[in-house]
Amino acid sequence: MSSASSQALTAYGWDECLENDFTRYRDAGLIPARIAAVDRGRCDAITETGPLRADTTTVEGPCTGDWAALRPGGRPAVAALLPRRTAIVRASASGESRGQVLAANVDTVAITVSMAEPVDLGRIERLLALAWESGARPVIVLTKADQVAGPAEEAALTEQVAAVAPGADLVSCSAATGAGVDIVTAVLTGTIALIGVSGAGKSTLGNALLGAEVLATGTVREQDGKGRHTTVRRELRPLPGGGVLIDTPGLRGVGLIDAAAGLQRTFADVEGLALDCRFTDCAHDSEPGCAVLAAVEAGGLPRRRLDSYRKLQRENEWIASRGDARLRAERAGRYKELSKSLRQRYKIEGKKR
Ligand SMILES: Nc1nc2c(ncn2[C@@H]2O[C@H](COP(=O)(O)OP(=O)(O)OP(=O)(O)O)[C@@H](O)[C@H]2O)c(=O)[nH]1
Ligand SMILES: [Zn+2]
Repeated sequence: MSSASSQALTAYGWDECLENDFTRYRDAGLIPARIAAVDRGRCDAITETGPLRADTTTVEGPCTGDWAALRPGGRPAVAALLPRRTAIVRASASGESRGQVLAANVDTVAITVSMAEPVDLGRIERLLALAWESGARPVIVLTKADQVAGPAEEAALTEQVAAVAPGADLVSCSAATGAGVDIVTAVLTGTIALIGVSGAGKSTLGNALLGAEVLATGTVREQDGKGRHTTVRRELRPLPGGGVLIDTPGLRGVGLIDAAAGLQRTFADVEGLALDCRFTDCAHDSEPGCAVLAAVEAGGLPRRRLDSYRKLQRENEWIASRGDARLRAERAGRYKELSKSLRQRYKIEGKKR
C-alpha cells in the first residue's frame, strides 16, 4: 500500500493488486474509491477518507461495486472506472437488448432460497446461470431452516437443490434462530452479493452477517408468501470478519443475456451427457442417438431439468439473436471507447507531470 490512509479502503476490498494498477492514477492526482450506490449522474463513493457524493456524468454505466479513479476537490467526480473483474448482468427490465449490470467486482454470489415455500428449481437454475456467467463463485444459501418440519425434510430439500447445482456450494441456515449462520459466514467470502426473489430473506441474512439491524427487512404477505420489495437501493457494506456485502433489490424475474457460458456451467451434467449424442449439434429433442434423451428415459436425468435447460437455452439464444448485431457492436464499441479514453487519459495526465 502506498499510503497508510488506503487502509480504510482495505475493508472494502482494496488490495495490493488494485493498488499496483492504480499507480498511474495516483500520479495523476486521482484517488481510489469504491462505488456503493448509484443515482442519476451521481454516486455514493467510499474513499480512503470516508464516503462522499461524486459526479458520474463523464463515465459510462457506473454501478455498485465498481472501483473508480476519483478526482477529489470541491466537486468530486469519477474520472474513470477500473476494469471489472466480474459483473452480474441481467437482461434489462425494459426488454432492450442491452444488459443491466447489477453489481461489479463480486467474488461470491449468494443465491438465497427460502425453505418456507415450495422450492422453484427452475428459478435456481436461472440464477445459477446468471451467477456463473458473472465470473463470481455461486453459493446457494437455503434460508428459514426454522420453518422446515424436521431434519429429514431439510435433508430432502437440500438434496433436491444440490441436484440442480453441480459445482456450487450449498449451505442452509436460519437467521431467526442463528443456526448455520456461522457456516454461511465462513463460506461467503470477498465481495458478496445476495440475490434471490423478494422475501427470500436476503436482508435478514445480510443483517445476520453484519451483526446488526442495518438493512430494512419486509414482512411477507400472509396469503402468497411474497415479499414487498423493501430494499430500494443497492448498497455495499464491510462485514465485521472481513468481506463486503452488497444487498440488491429482489430479483423476481431475471432475464438472461449472453449467458451461454453460465448455462454450460449450470447444466454441466446435461452438457456432459451431450458429449455422447450422435450429432454434435443435437438439440436433445427427438434426434436419433441422443444420449441426453436416453438418460431421461433411463431415469438418470429428470425430464424437468432437460426442459429447463432447453427453455433457458432458447431464451438466451433468442435475446442474443434479437440484440445480436446491435449488442455486440455496442459492447465492442464501448470497450474500445473505454480503453481509448483510458489511454488518452494516461497520456494526457502523464504529460502534465
Ligand atoms: N422464520 C424465519 N423468517 C425469516 C428468516 N429470514 C427471514 N425471515 C422473514 O422473511 C421475511 C422476508 O425477509 P427479508 O430479509 O426482508 O427478504 P428479502 O429477500 O430481503 O426481501 P426484499 O428486500 O423484498 O428483496 C421477513 O418477514 C423476515 O423476518 C428466517 O430465518 N426464519
Ligand atoms: Zn442429444
